Amino acid sequence: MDSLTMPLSKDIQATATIDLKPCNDKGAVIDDISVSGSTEQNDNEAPTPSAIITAEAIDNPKVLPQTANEHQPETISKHVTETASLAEHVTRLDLKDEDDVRDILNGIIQALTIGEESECEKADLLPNSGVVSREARRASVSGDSSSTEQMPLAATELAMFRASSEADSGAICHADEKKHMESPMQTVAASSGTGTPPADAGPKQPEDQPEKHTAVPPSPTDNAGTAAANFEEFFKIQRSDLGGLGAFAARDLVRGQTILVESPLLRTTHFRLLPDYHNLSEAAKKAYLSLHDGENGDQFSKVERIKVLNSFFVPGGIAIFEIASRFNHACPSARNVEYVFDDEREVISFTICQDAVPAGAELFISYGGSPVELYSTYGFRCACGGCTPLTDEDIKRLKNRAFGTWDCDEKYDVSGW
Ligand SMILES: C[S@@+](CC[C@H](N)C(=O)[O-])C[C@H]1O[C@@H](n2cnc3c(N)ncnc32)[C@H](O)[C@@H]1O
Repeated sequence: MDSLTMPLSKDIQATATIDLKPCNDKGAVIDDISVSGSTEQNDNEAPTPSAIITAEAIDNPKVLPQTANEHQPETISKHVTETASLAEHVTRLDLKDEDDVRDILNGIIQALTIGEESECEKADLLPNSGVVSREARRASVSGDSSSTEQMPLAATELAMFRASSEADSGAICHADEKKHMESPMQTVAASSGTGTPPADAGPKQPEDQPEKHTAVPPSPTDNAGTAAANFEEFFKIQRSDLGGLGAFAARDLVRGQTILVESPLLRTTHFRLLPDYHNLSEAAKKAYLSLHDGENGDQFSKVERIKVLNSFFVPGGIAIFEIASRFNHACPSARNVEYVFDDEREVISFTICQDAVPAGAELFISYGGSPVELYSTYGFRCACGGCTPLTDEDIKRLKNRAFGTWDCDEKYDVSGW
């Protein structure tokens, strides 16, 4: 059967080979994916976990047309071009983490996905030795889902963003922060997975709290980007002292009130962003492009910058929201809103998590991470008032460190941040 071979990136001497196997007369499904060569950059350890990659591929099989080049040359060429542009980013990645590799391979698979779904999608057609299904993987990171505090982007996203040096203020982050930033991602997956309470239920309400008022959730058939029509009863989007827009309580709010239930404007993966964006309606594209974009960075397109600065983790990828993405960040002591994504209903819901929030106060979620991590990841200096802000000297040190001039003998303790 056919196989497709493609480089993982320009700089890394590794190739992914995707084996296809026949699936009735319509086409083929991915049979296996193997990676040859080294995915190591510099001295990074950890070879590609090809078993995991294979599992990812066959977990989500797609039908590819047989002799695809003959059948759909234009489509093939389009997908390969998109893949090639992704590879531009891949070159900057540190591939030592399994998540990175899995994301990349998933992107390649998706870029190669052509043709309609068919009965070949059924699991019994798939090789199943050692296969971890999406559900199983989700469950494996579930555990206690009580915490809903999160938001940093995926490992790949972080790496891209850091490497770009073109965020709000041109930050680059040292690779060893990456591990730390990944853990909230798992929290998100957990809070979003099976067993998540209904999005409008919110966290458990203390018994002596006043009656909860809940923004009316959209019905499951609502279009992407639908927010509860009555969210303005609870908050308004207006100018923030932090710069740009933010959400402000329209009246006194109390713990347990669900103030927003919203379906994504765009739900995608890192590597499907551009095609998925292009498939949006014109109105949705307009809404997407109106989101905060950091206002600089020639290395990334505006669409990508917006994704970096406004994404929430959701199972299997990321989601961008028209309203939810307007909420600014506050560190733990100042945060007053928590959120959870309900994968069944595909809605995010925001709930007040402080005893009382007076009318007019800004509403904050947590993006996760310390001020150093926020700066390194998203490029902004946190001014939430609930943390010790970074000084100019801190920023200088971070930039020096990022550019590789960090002095090993210098004792610069960031653990307290
Ligand atoms: C997801 S957007 C939030 C909405 C945004 N302010 C807007 O105008 O649409 C994230 C951006 O808001 C700003 N921001 C959010 N929280 C902040 C904070 N605590 N301190 C300073 N800037 C913040 C940063 O520019 C950050 O990149």
